[in-house]
Amino acid sequence: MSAVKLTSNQYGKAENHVVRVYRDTPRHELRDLNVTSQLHGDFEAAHTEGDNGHVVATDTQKNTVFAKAKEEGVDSPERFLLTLAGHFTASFDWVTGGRWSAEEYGWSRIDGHDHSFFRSEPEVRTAVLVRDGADDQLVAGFYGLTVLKTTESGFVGYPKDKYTTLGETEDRILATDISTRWRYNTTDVDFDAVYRQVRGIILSTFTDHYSKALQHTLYQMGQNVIDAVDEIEEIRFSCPNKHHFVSDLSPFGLENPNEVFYAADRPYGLIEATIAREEATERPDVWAVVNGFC
Ligand SMILES: O=c1[nH]c(=O)c2[nH]c(=O)[nH]c2[nH]1
Repeated sequence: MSAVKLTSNQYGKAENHVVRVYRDTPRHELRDLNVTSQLHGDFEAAHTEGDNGHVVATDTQKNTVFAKAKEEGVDSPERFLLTLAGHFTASFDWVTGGRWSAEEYGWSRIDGHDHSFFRSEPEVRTAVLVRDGADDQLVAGFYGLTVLKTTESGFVGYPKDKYTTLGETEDRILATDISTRWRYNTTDVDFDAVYRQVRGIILSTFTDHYSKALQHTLYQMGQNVIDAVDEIEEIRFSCPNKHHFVSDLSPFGLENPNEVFYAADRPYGLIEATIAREEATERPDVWAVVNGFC
């Protein structure tokens, strides 16, 4: 047998879909979260010896998610993840940290109704907490916010070679699905308020500036978020450029001054960028586990 060693591990229960209803008054409230709990700590013997003495069952982790939703309530996804981390690290001394994540789906009242709701937010809100001893790293964000502007976007000045066919334009459609995550430099945040603020800044930047490229727009979004929110250290974007090509109607004797477009679904440009405070400490270890273990 080859000599091997356990170099890393984490485990828990994925995708605990918990809906917390507050019904203390006839006007109900709800939060809808999909929560994943994964523990870090001394689980060596479980892997090497089959000794489960330290293995807090994934079933127990699942139950804890639902019990804490009742006992502590669900304030924001970030606060709920901090509650879970606090519980597991305080309850089991060999649990030194973990990775807890949540997606949140947004609901609004139907015509202001007391207890009837519709899925109102196009985007999915995300949060990831990575705890390592005393170090808490919180990354929040969202994905799936699709935006489009019909003008005030162009793309000129790029290099041309023998393979270039794209024409320069100072008036095009710009459309994308915004995926973003930002890393907080503290856990002392009004997470719901900052979420609304960041979402608002990203949208108003998209509307308010002339985009010279999607890269230019993402950078400006990041700049504006970091300007406005002291608690955010860095922000990342991953955005497809959802190309809209002006349809050639000349065979039919029709002019087409940017009125009819072919919305191509693929291929698409994929533009990604991280914008950080000048003095930010980089945390590649945190980003490495934001999307998963590997
Ligand atoms: O905003 C854009 N960025 C690019 O890098 C690019 N490349 C391209 O063909 N079109 C665009 N648009």
